[in-house]
Amino acid sequence: MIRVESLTKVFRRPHTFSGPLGPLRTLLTRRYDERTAVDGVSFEISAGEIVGYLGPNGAGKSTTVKMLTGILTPTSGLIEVDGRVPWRDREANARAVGVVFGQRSQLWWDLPLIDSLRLVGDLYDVPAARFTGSLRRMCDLLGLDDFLQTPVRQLSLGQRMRGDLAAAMLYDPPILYLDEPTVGLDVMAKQAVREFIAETNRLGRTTVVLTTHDLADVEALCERIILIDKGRVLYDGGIDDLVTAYAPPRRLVVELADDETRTFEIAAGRPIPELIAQVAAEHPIRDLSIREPDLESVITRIYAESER
Ligand SMILES: Nc1ncnc2c1ncn2[C@@H]1O[C@H](COP(=O)(O)OP(=O)(O)OP(=O)(O)O)[C@@H](O)[C@H]1O
Repeated sequence: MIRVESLTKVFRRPHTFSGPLGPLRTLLTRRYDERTAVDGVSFEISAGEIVGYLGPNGAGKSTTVKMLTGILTPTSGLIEVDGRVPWRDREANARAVGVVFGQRSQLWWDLPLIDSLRLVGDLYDVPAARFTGSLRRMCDLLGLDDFLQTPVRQLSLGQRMRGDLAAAMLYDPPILYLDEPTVGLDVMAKQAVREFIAETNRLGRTTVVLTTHDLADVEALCERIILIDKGRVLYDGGIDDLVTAYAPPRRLVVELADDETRTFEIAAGRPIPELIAQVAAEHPIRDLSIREPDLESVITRIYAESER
């Protein structure tokens, strides 16, 4: 469904000079700085998958999503989405994908939400009967009824995000790109967004590409993740395999009698009772627990290793 091969995007910006004559030199010298945001990325995503596209700030996630949607043209490499090249077949591609950028609403700021949704229906030529059915489904799934008549600018962030998700899915696109859809939301709103994504994928077999910094999103929704850093793929595969392959050692957390807490690495293959006996012989213990590595510690470790 989605095929990406050796995808590269280099941004070119005029070199800026500082100092009193800086702006003039910037204008006259025509020197450019280049930044490689995406650097030879390849992957394939099958219909119906939910894939987490993860990476630290500046890794190249949004740039990839913008190329997948056809907003940006790659410097080199290939993308095919259902046989289409997004930046060449922009219109056909736009009809086949729903896009939500968590940081920026696609809705009309001054219009009531319902009018924004109607405009989306018109733009995508959704027939009236289908629009009514889709809108009802979105209202039920996302609980929109209470604020359909409210201008978008007056919506809370969580309500606005639900409106954006409805707009992205009103015309039933088979693919949904979500760029940080839970950013800034409270726990309840995050949960509502996650449930919507899971339902959309389950009911319509929608293929979802999700970028997020919230690993709870990933744990709730994705079986597969693609991890990138500095524009390159560090890992592509199942979350379980990732944890097995890269998990840092488990830790024994010991609370000592004087309220001090200390942690001890549990070396692979070392029997835990033996470690506990050794620690107990050296310290007066009040309580102890074992800390299993979580997804965050695994991913942090991979980023740290890629820095070396
Ligand atoms: N229009 C642009 N012009 C120049 N450089 C850009 C442009 N857009 C992005 N970049 C640079 O490309 C790199 C990748 O940016 P991108 O927004 O894709 O990262 P990201 O992984 O989405 O980060 P974040 O998690 O912070 O949103 C960054 O170094 C960024 O400064």
